[in-house]
Amino acid sequence: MHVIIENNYDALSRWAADHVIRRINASHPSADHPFVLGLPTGSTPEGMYALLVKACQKGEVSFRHVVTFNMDEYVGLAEDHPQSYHSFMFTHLFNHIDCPRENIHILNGNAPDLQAECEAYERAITQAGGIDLFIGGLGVDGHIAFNEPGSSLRSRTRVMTLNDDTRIANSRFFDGDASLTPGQALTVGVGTVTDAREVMILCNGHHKARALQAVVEGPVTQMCPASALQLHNNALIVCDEQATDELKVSTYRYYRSLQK
Ligand SMILES: N[C@@H]1[C@@H](O)[C@H](O)[C@@H](COP(=O)(O)O)O[C@@H]1O
Repeated sequence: MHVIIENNYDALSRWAADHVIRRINASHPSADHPFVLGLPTGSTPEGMYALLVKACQKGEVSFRHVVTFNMDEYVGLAEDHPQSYHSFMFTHLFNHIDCPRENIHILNGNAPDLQAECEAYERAITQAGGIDLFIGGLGVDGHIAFNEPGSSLRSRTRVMTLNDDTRIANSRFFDGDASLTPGQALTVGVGTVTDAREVMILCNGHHKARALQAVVEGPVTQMCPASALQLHNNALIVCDEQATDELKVSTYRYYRSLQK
């Protein structure tokens, strides 16, 4: 696992956006061989998305031959609800870039058969040739996508019941009321994420410091689903200084020295 420590949120967002642009451009995507990108929601990736929009508008990168798969979506929330992950993705990214609508995949949390929806999603990822770069955020409890602590590290796309930590954390988008926050979501599994050829997790702020410490220095355990990245051979965490507050000084210094 590689850890990139940037000074602040803006620098973290810049690093992440540049990395995505580098990867897309280096793969010379075409209609026959598109670049397959896994995408997160949450406040963490907003800065990166804003920079990707700018880069696309300046012609520095194109998403014409990029196929996307989003990580997760609430169950039972209308697609056009302002807090649905569909709305988030179109508002922050898809409305402003040249990615064709048919290349965009987001789980349907209103599907009549949720299980079938999840199985079809896994098949679609396989048919696309697997994911080249899966970008994710990190929950305060170490979750990745909506894989709560206790999720099998081999889990696949499925329905997940959200725990109190997550509902409380996400209640900031639902009038501060955890009871208004949807209790279930569809999510790619930990195994779906770690099957990607590369995984990049973004993490900022002091409130994520304990989760980051557990992911980087703790054991591989289902109680911290993102710790599964320790077993991935091409995993990258991009964080800011504040998120490193709980890392050992030696860990911090080691990763900082690698950046020099
Ligand atoms: N399902 C999402 C995750 O994919 C995201 O990583 C996490 C962190 O969100 P934020 O970036 O807002 O801290 O929140 C939600 O639970």
